Amino acid sequence: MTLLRDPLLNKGTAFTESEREALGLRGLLPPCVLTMETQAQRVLTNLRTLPTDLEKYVALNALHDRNEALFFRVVVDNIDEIQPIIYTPTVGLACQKYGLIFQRPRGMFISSRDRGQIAEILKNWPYPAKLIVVTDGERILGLGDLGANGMGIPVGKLSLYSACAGVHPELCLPIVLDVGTNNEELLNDPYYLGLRERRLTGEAYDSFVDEFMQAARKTFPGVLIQFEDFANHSAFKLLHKYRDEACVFNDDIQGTAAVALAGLFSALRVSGGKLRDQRILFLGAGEAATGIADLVVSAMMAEGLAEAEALRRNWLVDSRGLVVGGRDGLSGHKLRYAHAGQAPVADFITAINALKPTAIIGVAAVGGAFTPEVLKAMAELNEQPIVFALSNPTSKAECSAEDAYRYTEGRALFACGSPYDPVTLNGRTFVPRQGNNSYIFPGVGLGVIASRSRLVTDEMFMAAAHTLADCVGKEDLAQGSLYPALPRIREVSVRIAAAVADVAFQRGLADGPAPNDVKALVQSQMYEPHY
Ligand SMILES: NC(=O)C1=CN([C@@H]2O[C@H](COP(=O)(O)OP(=O)(O)OC[C@H]3O[C@@H](n4cnc5c(N)ncnc54)[C@H](OP(=O)(O)O)[C@@H]3O)[C@@H](O)[C@H]2O)C=CC1
Ligand SMILES: CC(=O)C(=O)O
Ligand SMILES: [Mg+2]
Repeated sequence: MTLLRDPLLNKGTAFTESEREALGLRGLLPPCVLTMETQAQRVLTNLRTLPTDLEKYVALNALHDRNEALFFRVVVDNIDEIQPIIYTPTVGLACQKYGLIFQRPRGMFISSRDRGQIAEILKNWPYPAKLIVVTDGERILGLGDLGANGMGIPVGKLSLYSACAGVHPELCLPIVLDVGTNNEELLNDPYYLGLRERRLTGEAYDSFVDEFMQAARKTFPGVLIQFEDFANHSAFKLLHKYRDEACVFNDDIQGTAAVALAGLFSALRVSGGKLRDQRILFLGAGEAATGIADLVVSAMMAEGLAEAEALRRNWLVDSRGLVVGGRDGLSGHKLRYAHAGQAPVADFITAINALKPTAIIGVAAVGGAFTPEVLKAMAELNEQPIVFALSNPTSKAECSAEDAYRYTEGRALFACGSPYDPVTLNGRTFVPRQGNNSYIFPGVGLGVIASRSRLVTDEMFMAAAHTLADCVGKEDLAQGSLYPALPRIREVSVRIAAAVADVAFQRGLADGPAPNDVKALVQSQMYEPHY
């Protein structure tokens, strides 16, 4: 019975006659033995009868809790259909409703009441974690502070690690640092499962996170820690504090940067331009925007621009207008892009007209901000305007795929953070793909784990960006796709992982000498969901 209740070992109706005999399962299962393929088909049949995506999310979660191999079989074989349910956009709604739909806990909840005992508590985790995705729930997608409900995000990210890059589920540990929430609605929600208190701040917050970091690294030596969906006032600070001493990265800053840069490389293959000649205007000036801009600047410099010239090709608009030199109260992460000699500009469309960008990148979580007027202005300025609407979930997207193509007469080179269906316009069908860090972090994590790298570096994200771009074929570009098809993701992740591991070996960050075949090393560590 224990076996049937352990999701890592359970095969349900697929236990064979001899297994049933040997393991004391006779009588505990209906007599017919099913294949995994039939089980997977049954799961899909049931799933497709469910009326809402949230119900599908709950059903898939229940499967995950029941039979991990079958869950991942279904995800891997139907990634186009399932990813939007276990990841953005549905995971956003699932986080908002986390208390309501809660059935069984997954991952670890470390709350500020556990201060002084975090190392002790982490020992309760029964598996040898090599990969932690941790959030404090303060900026869940573009949905703001969801407190402990943010757990859906580390869970979803780690499911993609296993499905898209074959990181073994046993090595994956989702964690929420519950430091309270300032979300009144949650504080008053009878089903909210986190601490009912306001967020810890200042030194109390810093020392709590530090205790967690030390405890995690001691309990799981060499563990890779991914910071996810922290608010930017914490995200930049934590990344800078730990990146040179621990194996950490921030997905929203660095992972997003790599996927966006890869998308720009693809777009430029279509338009024929060079990155160094682009003028990029970001809507948003936070983690995603400055992360992308920093990597773009490095890539422009690799094409021969001086740093000052490269910086000046990247402009940010935040909630107070264009980021320009001399503006009061700019946070540290914006300063590189606070260019001198530009008069203040209050809104995005005026910034477009003033700066004449070749690309606009939306990462401000302001749904619909790329209005028809914005899109038409970009189409006036450019033969093939680059339009990336990267905010998540779909309700926060700067524009829909349909609007991006319609208001640019089908000339936009478009990518979106959450998925959109193909769009047919004047007889031509466009297949937009997701500019989402989900193309990057699985491969990066696999490469870091396979090489046992001590650190995660920006060079690795640059390598990941180039590798992802190299995976895009002419047939993708011909239909407007700036990324490879999702069903190819495991092959893409292997290539990214090998590129990342190469950097680790070349830079002396890996534990041990480089093998003859890095790709084979990576592949040898991949989890395949089967019995
Ligand atoms: N596709 C992908 O892979 C990823 C997408 N994202 C998405 O990007 C969005 C932002 O994430 P992130 O950068 O981490 O968040 P941050 O909070 O760090 O940044 C948000 C930025 O948006 C700006 N902003 C807010 N309102 C407006 C407005 N009305 N006009 C102009 N700018 C505004 C903020 O301005 P101010 O600085 O003045 O507060 C801030 O600079 C989210 O929706 C997230 O889901 C994030 C990571 C990856
Ligand atoms: C994709 C992602 O990491 C985000 O929207 O925060
Ligand atoms: Mg994120």
